[in-house]
Amino acid sequence: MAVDDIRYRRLGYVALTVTDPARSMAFYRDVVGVEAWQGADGETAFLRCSDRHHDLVLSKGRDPALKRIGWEMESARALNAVREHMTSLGISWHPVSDAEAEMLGVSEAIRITEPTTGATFEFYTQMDKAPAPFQPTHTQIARLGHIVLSSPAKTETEQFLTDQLNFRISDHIGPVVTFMRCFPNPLHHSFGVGHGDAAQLGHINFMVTDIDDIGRANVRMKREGVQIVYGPGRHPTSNSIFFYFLDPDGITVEYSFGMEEFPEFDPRAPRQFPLVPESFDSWGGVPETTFSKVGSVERLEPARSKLSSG
Ligand SMILES: CC(C)c1ccc(C(=O)O)c(O)c1O
Ligand SMILES: [Fe+2]
Repeated sequence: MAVDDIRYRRLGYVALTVTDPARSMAFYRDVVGVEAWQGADGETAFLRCSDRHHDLVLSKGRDPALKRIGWEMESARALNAVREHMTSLGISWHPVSDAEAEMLGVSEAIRITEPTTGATFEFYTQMDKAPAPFQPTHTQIARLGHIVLSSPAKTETEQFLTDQLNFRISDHIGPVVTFMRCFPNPLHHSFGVGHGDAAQLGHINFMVTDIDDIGRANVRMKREGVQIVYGPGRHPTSNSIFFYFLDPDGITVEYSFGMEEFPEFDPRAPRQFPLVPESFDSWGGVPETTFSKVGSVERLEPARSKLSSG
């Protein structure tokens, strides 16, 4: 099998560490507009904005952090291609235990440490369906859209994701940010990588289906005393209208409306945008200093990083 056999269905889910799961659960439910419930272990909170088991998982920790990123693969063959390719590179992978996979509602899951950021990437073939369709409340959230990390070795992160994990580059802004899609998922980006002194969480994104969701969020966040850190504005890269705010731990969350989609065959070439504020916001806005400042990248325990034969 080759790298081309590593094919994705979508960004599956993001697991975050938060300092007060009950507070975050209430925030994501009431202010962001996702469904939230507590896991059977009484410690994990699950959030969903789709018809799948979950889109976000929150666990308690001392500091806010990115715990892992889950990627839903197109098939068992695609998952096998990850396993085989990582093994050929000498990169450790390990299966998620049956008990944890059951708790997460995923089948055939494996994890690696992405070598350039230390972030945990999980790959799985399927996630259980939720017992009922997602019922949006005040905001028509369509899906978990993307995650952006900063990397101290941005070029290497880009290379690892494209050359070894079959992501495709959609656009760059100067040398500082690159947007990538998990091929052949059509969304302009499911993953972004920015240049940083250390690996860090930049933001998580929810895609909304109505421009009014952005306008209403602007009013709601102000009313609720939520810190707005960028926007509303328009990203010329994906052509989306954006709005960023902070969750109770200071993690940056984005709503965006609209996004370019790519065909699998004959996509346009990646573009290089100049490093000017208008490449981030064509309406001329600039972010607050608190934008993308919170969220370390949690590493898997050392004991879990042994090469596994599956
Ligand atoms: C300001 C950040 C890094 C950014 C820039 C552009 C897009 C986009 O094109 O959609 C984003 O989603 C971003 O988060
Ligand atoms: Fe974004």
